[in-house]
Amino acid sequence: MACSVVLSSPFYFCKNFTVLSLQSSNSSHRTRTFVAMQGDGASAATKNNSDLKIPHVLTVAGSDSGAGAGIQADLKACAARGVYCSTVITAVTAQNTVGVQGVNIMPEDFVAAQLKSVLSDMQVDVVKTGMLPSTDIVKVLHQSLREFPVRALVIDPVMVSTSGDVLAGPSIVSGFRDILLPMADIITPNIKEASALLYGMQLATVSDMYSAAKLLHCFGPRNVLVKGGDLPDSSDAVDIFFDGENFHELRSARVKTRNTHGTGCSLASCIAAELAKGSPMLSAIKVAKRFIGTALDYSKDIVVGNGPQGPFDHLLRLKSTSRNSGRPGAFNPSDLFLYAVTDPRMNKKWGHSITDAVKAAIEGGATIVQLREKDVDTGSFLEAARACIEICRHHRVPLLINDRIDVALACDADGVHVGQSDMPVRFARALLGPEKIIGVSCKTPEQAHQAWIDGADYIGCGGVHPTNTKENNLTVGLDGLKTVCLASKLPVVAIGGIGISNASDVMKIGVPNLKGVAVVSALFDRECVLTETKKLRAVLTEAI
Ligand SMILES: Cc1ncc(COP(=O)(O)OP(=O)(O)O)c(N)n1
Ligand SMILES: Cc1nc(C(=O)O)sc1CCOP(=O)(O)O
Ligand SMILES: [Mg+2]
Repeated sequence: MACSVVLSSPFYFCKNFTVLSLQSSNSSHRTRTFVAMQGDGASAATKNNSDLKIPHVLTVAGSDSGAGAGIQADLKACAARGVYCSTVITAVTAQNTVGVQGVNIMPEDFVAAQLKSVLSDMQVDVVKTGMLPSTDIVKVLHQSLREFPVRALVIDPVMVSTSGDVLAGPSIVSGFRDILLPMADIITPNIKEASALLYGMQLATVSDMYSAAKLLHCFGPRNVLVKGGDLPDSSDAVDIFFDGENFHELRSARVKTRNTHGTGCSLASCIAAELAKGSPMLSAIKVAKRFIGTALDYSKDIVVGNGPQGPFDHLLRLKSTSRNSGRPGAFNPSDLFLYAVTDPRMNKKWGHSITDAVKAAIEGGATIVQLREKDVDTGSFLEAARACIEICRHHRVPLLINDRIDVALACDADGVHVGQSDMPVRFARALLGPEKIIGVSCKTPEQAHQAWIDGADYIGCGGVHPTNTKENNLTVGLDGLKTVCLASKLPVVAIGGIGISNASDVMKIGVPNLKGVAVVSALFDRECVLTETKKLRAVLTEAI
C-alpha cells in the first residue's frame, strides 16, 4: 500500500530532518521565528512594528468570477476578521455556482512580478496560498518567499473545486509535497487533497484522518489540519489537527446548507488572519472554525445563483438586509408618530402576552415599537424580542430594544433606545453599525447637541408630564420639550404622561422636528390595547 511505502521510506523521514536542520541554519526565514515564538508570546513580534501597522495577509490564489471562493473569498474573510489582505493572482477562472467553465493561468513571470510588488513593499505578515495551477508558479512562490521571508506560511493545497473541477493537476502534487510543504507553518487539506498528497491513500474514517495528519507532517509542515467536511455519514464536521506532538479532534455541528462554496479558502484565510494578529496556531484554527460555522449558519438560506453550490456571506449581513426579511429600510422620522413602549408589569396585570400586546398596538396604528422589559432575565428578553421581531417585520414596523445593546445585536433588532446613564451613543453606534436606529433620551439642549454629534437618529424628550411608569423622572413640561426641540438637529419624540387627553396639546407646540409621542401606560395599562391605540392614533391624526 502506498501509505506504508511512505511510512517506511527513510527518504521521507530523512527529508523531514533535513528540513528541520535547514530551518535552524536558516535563521533569516521568519516563518520559523514566528512559530517558535508561539508559546512565549507571538504578539511580541508585532510589538516591534509601528502601532499603526495593520496585520497583513497576502493571498496567492486564483480569481473566482462568482466570488464564492478563491481570491474573492480570501479578501472577504480577511476583511471580516479585520486584517488587511493583498492579492497575487495565479489564475483567472470563469466560475459560478454550477462549476468552473474556464481557467486562464497567469504566466509565472507575472506571478513573480506581483509577488515582488507586494512583498518588497508592504510588510506582509502571513502568506496564504490557494490555487497554484502550475509547478512553475509553485517554484516562483518558493523563490519569492526565500527572498522576502514572512512570519508564517499557510498552504491550502487546492486541487479540486467544490463542483469537482480540477484546479491543479496531478503534476502539481509533487510540487506541493517537495517544495511548499517543507516551508509551511500549516497545511489545510481536505480528505481528497490529503489523499492525493499521500499517493492516493484511502481516507474513509476519522481514524484514517489521524493517520493522514501524521503522515503529512512527515513532509515537513509544522502543523497539519486535515478537514473532514467531506466525510460521509457524520452529523458533525470533524477536523484533525496535528502539531507534530499532539492531536486535537476539532468537532462542530455540520450546518445543513447548499452554501458551502469557498469554505476551504475562507477557513485558511481566517487562520492566516488570526496568525497575522499574533494568535498561536491552535487558537487561530479554533477561531477560524467558529467563524466559518457561524457564517454558514447565518447564511444557510440565502440564494445566490442556480447551481448546486452557493456562496456564503462572510460579513454576516445579507440575511438581515435581504428584501424578504421585511425589515424596514433606512430610519424614517415619521415612524416616531405613535411610538409604543412596552411594560412587563402592565402586560402581566392585564394578562397580555408581550406578543399579543405588540400585535394589538401595531394593529391599532403604532408606527414603531420599543421593548422596555426592565427586570426581565436576558434569556426571556431575547426570546420575547425574537417573537416580537417576527410580528414587527410582518407589519414593516421597526422594533427597538430599550437599554440592551447585547439583546438588540443578538436578535438583530432594528435599533436601540438608550438613556443618559446607559451605554453612550457613540459606543452603541460602533457596536451596531451605521444602519441601526439609535434613539437617546434628552432633557436639555446640551444633551440634544451631544446626541447629534454622537450619531443618534432621534431623541426622546420628557417627561413632558408627570408619570408613574418611570420612577424619579424629572418633568420638563411642554416648555422644556419645546426648548429641546428647538435646540435639536434631530427629530424628537415626546414622552412622559402622554395619553388621549393631552396628546393633541403636545403635538401643537409648533416645532417641525417634533414627530410624535411615545407612550407606555396609555396603551398598555389598559384592558384593550387595540382600542386604546386606535383612539390615540385618531387624536394624533386630528392634531397635525
Ligand atoms: C422614546 C423614549 N424616550 C425616552 C426613554 C427613556 O429612556 P431612559 O432615560 O434610558 O430610561 P429607561 O426607559 O431606560 O427607564 C425611552 N425609554 N424611550
Ligand atoms: C420610559 C420613560 N422615559 C421618560 C423620560 O422622561 O425620558 S418618561 C417614561 C415613562 C413613560 O411612560 P408613560 O407613557 O406611562 O407615562
Ligand atoms: Mg435606559
